[in-house]
Amino acid sequence: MSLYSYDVQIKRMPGNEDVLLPQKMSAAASGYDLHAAVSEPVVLQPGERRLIPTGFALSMPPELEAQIRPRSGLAFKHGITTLNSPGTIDADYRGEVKVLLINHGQEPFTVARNERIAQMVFQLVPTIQLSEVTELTETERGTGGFGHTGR
Ligand SMILES: O=c1ccn([C@H]2C[C@H](O)[C@@H](COP(=O)(O)OP(=O)(O)OP(=O)(O)O)O2)c(=O)[nH]1
Ligand SMILES: [Mg+2]
Repeated sequence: MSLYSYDVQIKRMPGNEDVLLPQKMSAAASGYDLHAAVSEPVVLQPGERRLIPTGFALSMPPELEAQIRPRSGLAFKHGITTLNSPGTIDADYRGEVKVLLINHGQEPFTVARNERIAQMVFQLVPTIQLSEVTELTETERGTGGFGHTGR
């Protein structure tokens, strides 16, 4: 049991009573698998991207966000991933959660209704006071980046 516990509400979009709600596939899985709410099978051609509905919307406290991440099995076996990975679900978004899938594989890939297409991980979002300054604190790294420590 985690130290943190939050109530999150989920609402089905109309006409999706048969679509499985997000589901953890093992007791301590970090992600809830998301099911496709497509009305009929959708074929993703190689290189094609599609916004796939999930059939639900969320309400969560502002301390949270949800990230939409690929399923590694689909990526490994079929080259199917989420293009905007990780997708960001803002705490104040009340629209249908959607998954932006892209087929990076060589073969057409068919998404059927209720197929598990991605996973959703809830994350804590800290409260930040972003303030403009003219000088930043000094560090050993300084402005070095993008591989300056070597390969
Ligand atoms: O994979 C995703 C990514 C986003 N969204 C929804 C929820 C999110 O809160 C909203 C906006 O997403 P984001 O901020 O990534 O997109 P944007 O291009 O900045 O759109 P906006 O101007 O609406 O913020 O779209 C999804 O359903 N799935
Ligand atoms: Mg945005």
